Amino acid sequence: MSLHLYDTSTRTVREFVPVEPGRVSMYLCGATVQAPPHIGHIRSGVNFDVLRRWLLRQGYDVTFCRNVTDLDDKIIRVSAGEGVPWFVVSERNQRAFTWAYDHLGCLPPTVEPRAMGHVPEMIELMRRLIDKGHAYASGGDVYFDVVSYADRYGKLSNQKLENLRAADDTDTDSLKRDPRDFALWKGAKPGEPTWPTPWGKGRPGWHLECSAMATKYLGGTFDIHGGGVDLIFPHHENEIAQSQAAGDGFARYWLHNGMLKLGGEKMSKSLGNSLLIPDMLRKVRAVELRYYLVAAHYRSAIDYSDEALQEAAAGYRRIEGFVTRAAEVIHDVDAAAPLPQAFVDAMDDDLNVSQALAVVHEVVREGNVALAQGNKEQVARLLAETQNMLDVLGLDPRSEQWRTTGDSGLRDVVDALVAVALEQRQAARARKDYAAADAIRDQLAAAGIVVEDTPQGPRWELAQ
Ligand SMILES: Nc1ncnc2c1ncn2[C@@H]1O[C@H](COP(=O)(O)OP(=O)(O)OP(=O)(O)O)[C@@H](O)[C@H]1O
Ligand SMILES: [Zn+2]
Repeated sequence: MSLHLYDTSTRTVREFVPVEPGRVSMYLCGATVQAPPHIGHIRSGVNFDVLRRWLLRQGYDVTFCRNVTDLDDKIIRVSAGEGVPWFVVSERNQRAFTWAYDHLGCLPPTVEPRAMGHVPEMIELMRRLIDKGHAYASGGDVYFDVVSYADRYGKLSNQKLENLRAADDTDTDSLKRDPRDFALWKGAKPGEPTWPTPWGKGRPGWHLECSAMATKYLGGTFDIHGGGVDLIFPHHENEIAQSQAAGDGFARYWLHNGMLKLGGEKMSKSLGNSLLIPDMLRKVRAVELRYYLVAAHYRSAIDYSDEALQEAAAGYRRIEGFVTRAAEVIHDVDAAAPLPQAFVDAMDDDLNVSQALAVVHEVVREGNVALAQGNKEQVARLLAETQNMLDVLGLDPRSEQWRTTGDSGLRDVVDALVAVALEQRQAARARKDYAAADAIRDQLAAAGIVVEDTPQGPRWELAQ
């Protein structure tokens, strides 16, 4: 089987065939930066990162564009509340997003365009739509004429035009020919930042931004467009309408991640139920949070719970424990070793990561047996398989990411401290003060550190 992906626009799992052999172009609706990210945003980021890594593993040259919406109503509200310019708010929060994506092991995008740097491209797109009779200027706003595109509007979200309600994206509905028309451009309002256009000063509508940026960096027709399911309507429906009505092919596969919820409700900056990344990193390590966020199928909803997070962290530590122990006996890991077929099949089946992780755990189980039996050849093979599978998921504990970031930096510090404690234990034993030696071991255990004596000397790991 080759890679198959669930395409929202056809509502089927279909074979992935890129426009150009050997190359994949991907666009992901990124952050609207009115606030720092919660784990729902990062769930979206890490799941598309897994897709990207899977494509890279298959030898594709991947161009990945993830945008930033650096101005919208919410950012204007925050900037007015704080009495600072809009760009102070968006800059600050964009940095928080970048920090979080980086910290969770997302490969940096090929390009990360900001909407407000692309007004000329948006003007150009509006010009094409007006020329083709799919858009019109009215009282300083510019609207998309939904009726002019009636036979195709609603295809992505599987809705009929006659059942659609008014688009509530402006407070000037009287300027629209039809209440369902949506704003491409919003005329200037007092106190708001504006850019000049042939139809007057103003600022862009959100949907227009993504169409303009996606086609600028990926071309008129590109492979994959992603985002959360919350964006299918109206955002993605409107992106398709604008781009296809202007004559572009636009995205060929539409992928949507499920929502991360809290108590059954979408986690959302606007609802104020955000679990922010720095707070989460006080509960678990970044790699463990990533494991938690990728472990469920990307299309399923996750209802957050501390228990599930801790369970995921323990699951990851089981894998990490094997990799650490095996790496003590195997020093050269074959990065080109083939992946287990069951893992490949799971990933090709619409990125079934939960199934793929079941394969990882199975290989780790075999690996632990091989370690116990001292079967070095087997350990070498199983360690290579494990690390290569983890690499696809961005979870290899020995990768640059997890060796050099805070986690393993901390590991080095703990290493040194544990070494001091163990020397003292050794000294206590030497003077036959077994009570003192046991007390040191108990103190380490109370701190969550389990010490094991091995032929290579004492080794520690975090208790599971
Ligand atoms: N709770 C969530 N779970 C999963 N993905 C999410 C969640 N919230 C947002 N996303 C996705 O994260 C990306 C960035 O979202 P964006 O900044 O536009 O947030 P938003 O939808 O405005 O969120 P909020 O409601 O928190 O303001 C989008 O692809 C969006 O679909
Ligand atoms: Zn978008």
